Amino acid sequence: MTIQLGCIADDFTGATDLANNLVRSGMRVVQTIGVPTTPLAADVHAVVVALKSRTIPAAEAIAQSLDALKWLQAQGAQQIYFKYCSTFDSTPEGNIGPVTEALMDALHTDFTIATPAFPDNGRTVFKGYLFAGNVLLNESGMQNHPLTPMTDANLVRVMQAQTKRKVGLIDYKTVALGEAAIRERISALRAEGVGVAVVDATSNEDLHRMGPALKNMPLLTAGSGVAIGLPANFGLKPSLQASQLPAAHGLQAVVSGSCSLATNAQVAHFKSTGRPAMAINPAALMHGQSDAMVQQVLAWAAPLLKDGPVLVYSTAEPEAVKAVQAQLGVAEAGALVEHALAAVARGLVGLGVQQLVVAGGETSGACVQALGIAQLQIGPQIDPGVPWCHAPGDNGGVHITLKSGNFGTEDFFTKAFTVLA
Ligand SMILES: Nc1ncnc2c1ncn2[C@@H]1O[C@H](COP(=O)(O)OP(=O)(O)O)[C@@H](O)[C@H]1O
Ligand SMILES: O=C(O)[C@@H](O)C(=O)COP(=O)(O)O
Repeated sequence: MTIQLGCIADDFTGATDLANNLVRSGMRVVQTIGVPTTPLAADVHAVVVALKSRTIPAAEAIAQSLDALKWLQAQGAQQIYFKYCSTFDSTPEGNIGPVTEALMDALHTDFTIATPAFPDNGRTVFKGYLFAGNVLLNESGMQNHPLTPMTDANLVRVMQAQTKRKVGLIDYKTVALGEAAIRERISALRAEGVGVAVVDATSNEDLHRMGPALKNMPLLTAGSGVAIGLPANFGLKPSLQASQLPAAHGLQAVVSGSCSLATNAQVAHFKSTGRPAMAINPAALMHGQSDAMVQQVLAWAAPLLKDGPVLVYSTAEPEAVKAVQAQLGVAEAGALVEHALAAVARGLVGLGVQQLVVAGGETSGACVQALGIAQLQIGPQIDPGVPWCHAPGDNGGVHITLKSGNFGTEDFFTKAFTVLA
């Protein structure tokens, strides 16, 4: 079986976000966790390979992305889509720039676009500047991200710092004129030696105008927004009919390791409903105490689960995160918390949880890996960018949703379960 679109996502929440937009735009999609070792068995238009490569060393991110590319090419992918965060999450070393360059080299292409625009979630790009809601990226809370603090909203500048290729801009005036003008601008930029063009988009209409101009471009790099304009290039029509997931069974839980503004509000909202919630303090995980802490959390949760969802969270305000990082180091703090939350997720599933909400991209990566999930079927959308998914397994498998840090309404942690009911 051959696919049309081959996608490489740099984290797991981002992968479900992209798969969700492709499904809603008319594609049959499967999401794999990591690079599969066997050929694709499903009859789908697109595959999203989910990597956990956003914050690892650039050389490793490149190696994993090239592996994914090779597998996608072997499945016949006609176009490659490198999906990163709508807030352009990256470390000073990358990995967006280095992975883009490596994919361009491997695909023998001298030009690609870069745009994290996702208007349905308030991410817009104007004159090359990224806005999250009504404010610039660096005023949105993303300047305090535990792993990828974003302190500059100018994407041409951010991308240029990560790549040797020349970075240019296709601005809103050109995008407003549509396909012919965008193609003309691409030719002009190519002639100037530009290899990567940031593209403005402030609305879904912009993304739909962009779509036809991207037909046959070997590599696209973007958030999930660009996806809505692509299926038409393959003769497919939008369908808001999400794929039907099997009926949900089992107990319900939420595991949250995101420290974003939105997740902090979602944790506060869940607690305000009076439902059971337990905080994990990273300091309590140090000196080999993690296993004991996980056991304590599971013993707390076990008798409560029959009465409805419980929440286990490390979510904290920026000052608390900074204090922990000062004590442990940034990467170590992240890894320690991810490891503990992943063990909690595995333990909760062992206690009978079959409807699981996970908040945070890195956190989701750790939890999905700990649960041994290899493939996800994409189901109904809970909020823009966040679908329910299903992983097959014993007793009907697990329904799981991977919530990007900044996505979802304040009541997401309770609302999500009503979508499955
Ligand atoms: N209280 C905390 N102190 C320090 N780091 C934390 C804390 N809680 C979570 N983290 C770490 O912060 C990172 C959050 O990233 P992620 O899960 O991707 O969330 P988001 O989707 O908001 O980016 C993870 O590595 C997580 O382990
Ligand atoms: O594009 C997006 O914003 C998301 O799909 C995404 O990648 C979010 O990452 P996290 O905030 O780390 O969950």
